[in-house]
Amino acid sequence: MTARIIDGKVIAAELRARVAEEVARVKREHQVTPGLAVVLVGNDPASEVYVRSKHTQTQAAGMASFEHKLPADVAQANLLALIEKLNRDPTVHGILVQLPLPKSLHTETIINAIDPAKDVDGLHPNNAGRLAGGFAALSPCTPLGCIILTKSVHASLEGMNAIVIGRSNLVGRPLVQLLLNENATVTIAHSRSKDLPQLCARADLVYAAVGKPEMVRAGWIKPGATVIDVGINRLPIADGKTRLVGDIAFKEVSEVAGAITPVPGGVGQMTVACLLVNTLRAACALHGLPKPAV
Ligand SMILES: Nc1nc2c(c(=O)[nH]1)N[C@@H](CN(C=O)c1ccc(C(=O)N[C@@H](CCC(=O)O)C(=O)O)cc1)CN2
Repeated sequence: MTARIIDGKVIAAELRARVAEEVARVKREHQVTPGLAVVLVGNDPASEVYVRSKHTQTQAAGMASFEHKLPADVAQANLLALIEKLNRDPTVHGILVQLPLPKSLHTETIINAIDPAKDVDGLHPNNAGRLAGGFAALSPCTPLGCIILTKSVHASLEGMNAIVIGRSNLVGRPLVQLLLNENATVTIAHSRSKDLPQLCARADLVYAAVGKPEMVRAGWIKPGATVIDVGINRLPIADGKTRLVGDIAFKEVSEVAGAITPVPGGVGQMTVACLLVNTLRAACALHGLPKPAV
């Protein structure tokens, strides 16, 4: 079997186009321009690329984009003061602090300072708790993207056996909750799980989000399973250059799986598109408007 490739680039482009249509409608009918503020602390090269892409895609969708770049040695009090200012700014409907933060800053304190109604990353404990309780919440973007990609293959996930490898607050934990909301049966695994290959072999849906290059091998995969790779690992090649690989051994797993996401060009593409969705939803909720159609 050769797996169908789930094209994140195409699916993300379609989603961004639907967001742009809804943004235009909300501007026309309600004179509201959704606004996203992104805060970047320091100069991590990958984070700089992601923040630039957020800025470009936010503007392309017709939203207002506010970028705040702070030095790596910024005092925590100053960062908190900026967040407080953004919380009060009526033109800002979404606030995102790019992660990881420099070690000198306490990530939990920073995230907790964001108004939960503007927390388009879905990381504030109010949103994480609401998601875990099965209530409406702003949910983290990458897991949202994983669900959309999975549903491009399976209209319903009800009763399917899913395994999530990884338990981070950004991906693994919220993904488990989103899968439960879809009525999937979910196994949560992580770096210390025993018998990982056997656990995977039972799964119809495999999500790898551990940050270990090509860890998941063909022998772990049930034939025909849908495999979603969240890993973004940079492996050094010649001349100081790097190449991107996921957490799935793509070539060999493609021979067994029914459908698979590539890296790059899979889940990563969905992260920013889902951020636009969350910003639009937050703007509508903050203005008491009906939920947008996306
Ligand atoms: N506050 C947050 N910080 C981080 C998040 C997040 O959701 N919120 N996620 C990641 C980084 N990230 C967005 O912030 C992100 C990662 C990957 C991509 C992407 O488009 N990947 C491409 C490859 C790009 C490349 O060459 O590096 C792909 O997979 O096709 C977009 C956004 C950590 N921080």
